[in-house]
Amino acid sequence: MDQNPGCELDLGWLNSVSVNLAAIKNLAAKLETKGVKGVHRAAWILKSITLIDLTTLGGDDTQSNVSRLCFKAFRPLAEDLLEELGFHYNESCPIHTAAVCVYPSKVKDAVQCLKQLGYYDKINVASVATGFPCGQTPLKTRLEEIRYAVENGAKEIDIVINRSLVLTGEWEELYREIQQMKEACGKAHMKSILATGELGTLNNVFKASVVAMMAGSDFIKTSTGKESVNATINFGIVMSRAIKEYYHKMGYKVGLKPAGGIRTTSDAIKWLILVKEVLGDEWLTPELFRFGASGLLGDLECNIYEFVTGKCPNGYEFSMG
Ligand SMILES: O=C[C@H](O)COP(=O)(O)O
Repeated sequence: MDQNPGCELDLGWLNSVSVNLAAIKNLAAKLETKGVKGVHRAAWILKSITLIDLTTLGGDDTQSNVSRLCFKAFRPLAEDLLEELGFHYNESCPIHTAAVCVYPSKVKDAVQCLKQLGYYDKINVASVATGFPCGQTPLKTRLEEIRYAVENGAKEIDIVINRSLVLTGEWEELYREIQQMKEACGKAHMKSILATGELGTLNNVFKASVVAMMAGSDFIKTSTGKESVNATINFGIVMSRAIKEYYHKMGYKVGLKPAGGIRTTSDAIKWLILVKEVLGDEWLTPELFRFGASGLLGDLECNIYEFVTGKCPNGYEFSMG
């Protein structure tokens, strides 16, 4: 995968930003009325699985639950269900998640497990970093954390931005911090978590998106999953429009990662429709779109079970999701 080269900070662009709330609400309402059914829905569910960064970010994470997460990423559906859909688990099977996402201290465990499964090259290890979730540690420490995760084998780094710089309008400082984080990532792809629920206004969400992209982010990500407001469709529309503008101005496609509170198949499908409508089908690949989710896979699997058998699964059947 190539990397976003970034560009110089363009304050003129930032100063011209004015998000039209009525238009955002209109589009969000329109997207609500769209849906997919039957075999198309099943196909979108399978697609959703391949777009997940399967996440565990708990204070109680252990080597064994990280291994369990990796195994679930490697074999996300029960074998008999997958076979009913015409797929078989073998080396060329495309049905696995895009990445697993863990804390820096758990990167080694995830790398070791995926290597044992022979999937370290197919399922990326992503690590949150930079004082996740709040980003309130000195910059030096935040940069060291990135380097630690990369040295341990992370191929993707989910940094958190310094929200206070957004709230005080210190865009140059924000740009400089993110640029240094990008440098610390080296060859690893950088996803910048904006923590949209803490940015105050949609104008700030748009501006923070643009600054993060100008500083070289390969993805922009809505939330940590720890804020009280996480991935909403309104934030998704604003960020997608920023990505589209950046593409038109700079010729580079930055990815989008909604994360936080995405739990159901209908949540996932809503996001896929949004991306298809605002950014286009070309964004619906793991290179340009991810779901950051700890609890979505179980519901996707239940929905596939229902599609295949015509029955609702018992609550205990997919406990590993
Ligand atoms: O980056 C991923 C988020 O932490 C996941 O949030 P979630 O646990 O609400 O799915």
